[in-house]
Amino acid sequence: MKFKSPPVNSLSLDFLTEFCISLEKLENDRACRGVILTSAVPKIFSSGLDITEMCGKSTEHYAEFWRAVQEMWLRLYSSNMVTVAAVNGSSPAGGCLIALTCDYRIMAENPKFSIGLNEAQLGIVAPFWFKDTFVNVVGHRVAERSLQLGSLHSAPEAHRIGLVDELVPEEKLKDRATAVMQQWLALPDHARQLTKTMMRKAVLDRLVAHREEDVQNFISFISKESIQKSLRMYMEMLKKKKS
Ligand SMILES: CCCCCCCC/C=C\CC(=O)SCCNC(=O)CCNC(=O)[C@H](O)C(C)(C)COP(=O)(O)OP(=O)(O)OC[C@H]1O[C@@H](n2cnc3c(N)ncnc32)[C@H](O)[C@@H]1OP(=O)(O)O
Repeated sequence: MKFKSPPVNSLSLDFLTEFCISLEKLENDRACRGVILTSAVPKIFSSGLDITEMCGKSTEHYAEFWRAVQEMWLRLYSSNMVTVAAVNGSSPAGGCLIALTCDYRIMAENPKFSIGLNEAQLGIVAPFWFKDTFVNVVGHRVAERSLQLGSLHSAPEAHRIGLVDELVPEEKLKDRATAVMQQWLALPDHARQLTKTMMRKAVLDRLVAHREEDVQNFISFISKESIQKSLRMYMEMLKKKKS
């Protein structure tokens, strides 16, 4: 599955809806046992949640948007398919979450590409299920430091802390992702799927049990004037960086 929403593959409501529909189609296709997620946009895997969806909108819009973010994560984290992220560009915040949610991450070894949960830098807080997913990949200590600092890690650093499983030259990313997929698909599906469920169930159940509460927390957090101000300033900073 190739993300193609220029300029930066930000995760808008439309993007998330289409992503979930595509994933569901693949999930229901008995001939499809695995999916490689990558980007068709040069140098960017995904720039994370679309900030414009979280600025100056109605409560109803925030609820619909957040449910779509939850749905994307629930479907991908619980997928029966083998999921491999071929990270061919920068991947902050929600983009990093997509990669973390996969079974295996391979990143192009370009030191200009960065990845991480940088929410703190925007003045916002990664929700508990972003944190849980991160902890399951890198461990508690690394996750705590990285989350508090809102760190964006260069590709080599991301590999060193275990945020990505391997680095490969950009031109070899597709071949390597295919080889990894073949390796994972060589195992019997039922054993691999049950093991995946066993490893992820507690974290999945936690969001399922608190889904509506999480939506309400998001709405009250994102609607605060101080948070709206931080997001507006961040967007302005992105635009200024250009000029
Ligand atoms: C109690 C519960 C509380 C819950 C709280 C909320 C939790 C929210 C969780 C996750 C949050 C997120 O995912 S927020 C998104 C975080 N993303 C970022 O910080 C990345 C920001 N973008 C960049 O750093 C760069 O754009 C880039 C490195 C991705 C690409 O750089 P490049 O130079 O190639 O491109 P530009 O910077 O010029 O960007 C082009 C264009 O796109 C706009 N843009 C970029 N990112 C976003 C985005 N995430 N959302 C919306 N729009 C984005 C950027 O402003 C430019 O627009 P213009 O062309 O109009 O200037």
